[in-house]
Amino acid sequence: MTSSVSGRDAARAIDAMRRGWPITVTAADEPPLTVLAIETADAERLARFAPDGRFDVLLSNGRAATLKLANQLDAAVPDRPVVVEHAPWFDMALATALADPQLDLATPLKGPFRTIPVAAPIAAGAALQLARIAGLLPAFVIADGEAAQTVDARAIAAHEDAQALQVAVRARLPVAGAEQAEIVAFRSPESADEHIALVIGTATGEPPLIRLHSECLTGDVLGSLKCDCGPQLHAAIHAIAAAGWGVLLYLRQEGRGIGLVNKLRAYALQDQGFDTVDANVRLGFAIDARDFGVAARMLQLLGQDRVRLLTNNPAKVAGLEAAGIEVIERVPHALPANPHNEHYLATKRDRTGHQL
Ligand SMILES: Nc1nc2c(ncn2[C@@H]2O[C@H](COP(=O)(O)OP(=O)(O)OP(=O)(O)O)[C@@H](O)[C@H]2O)c(=O)[nH]1
Ligand SMILES: [Zn+2]
Repeated sequence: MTSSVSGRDAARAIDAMRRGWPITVTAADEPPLTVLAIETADAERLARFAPDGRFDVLLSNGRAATLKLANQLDAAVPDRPVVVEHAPWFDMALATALADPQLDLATPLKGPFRTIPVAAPIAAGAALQLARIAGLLPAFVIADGEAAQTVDARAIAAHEDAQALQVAVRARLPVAGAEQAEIVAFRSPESADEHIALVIGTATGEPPLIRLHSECLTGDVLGSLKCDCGPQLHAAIHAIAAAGWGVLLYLRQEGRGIGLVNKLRAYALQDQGFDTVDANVRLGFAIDARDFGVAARMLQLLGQDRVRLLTNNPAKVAGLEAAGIEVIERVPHALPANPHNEHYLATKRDRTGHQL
């Protein structure tokens, strides 16, 4: 057991992973797990990490299920990470094919593969979570190579701890649709994410109208028609201004928490015909990886714990309530569909419980 657990260890592990260096993940009562992220590995790094060529592959349960590899294991633990046991033909190309769904349809995998119970389930789950935070594919090679960084599973909770957020700066920021607005930036000493609040109008003493907007570079900046983010963002500013006062939270949760590159991988899968839900699962992620505790913390720092919430997503209401914010009213926030996002909006309604 490590004596102290710091979110900085998680930050170092994320950095190591992105550079293609192996990390060791520890958890109480489990053997240490040393892994190399497949996305940032190459044949040379793999040969250094597993000199005898022997390695297993760690996948999320969703990715393994997509590859029809999860059914060999205990169905009673559906979210358990899955280990694909080494076979003589394993090489970098095979590891990449297991990790990356992009070529699933073009080049179906040839087995046989054998899956084995994961020896360190908590550490394995932590490694997959670190990959998501790093914006990488959640898939690893497991071997006995030397690690650049050791991280305890508990360090991730410290890294992600919303309570560590503080106000960093406030400034006046007139925006189109709301000339009387103030921007407030939040930072935590652990994570690099800088969340933003736009406080619009003047506090009236009544519960503010709030919008939780998750970052969407494609929709917010480029005007993507694939989603409804851009129009929702601007409509929220107008609605809050019209209400007299309220707060727009701009949360750095690109792609529902899987990061920009992984979201674009999901888009590439959508080009192959998968919907937004199935694309996330094929990649090995949860359908929605966001934690709305961050938003609750920001509202608390702004002194607001009773709000009216602009959303169609019941998970946002539940997430705020679970973190101590009272949502006195859900205000629908639906905008007209276009031919490119019709199917996306229907999927949100039919598969993720959006009240549209
Ligand atoms: N992974 C993934 N993320 C997407 C996709 N399309 C949009 N997003 C992300 O989804 C998030 C947008 O969700 P929001 O508008 O905050 O909210 P919502 O959950 O749809 O709920 P509402 O409050 O009702 O709008 C942004 O982070 C987008 O980048 C997709 O196909 N895949
Ligand atoms: Zn979007």
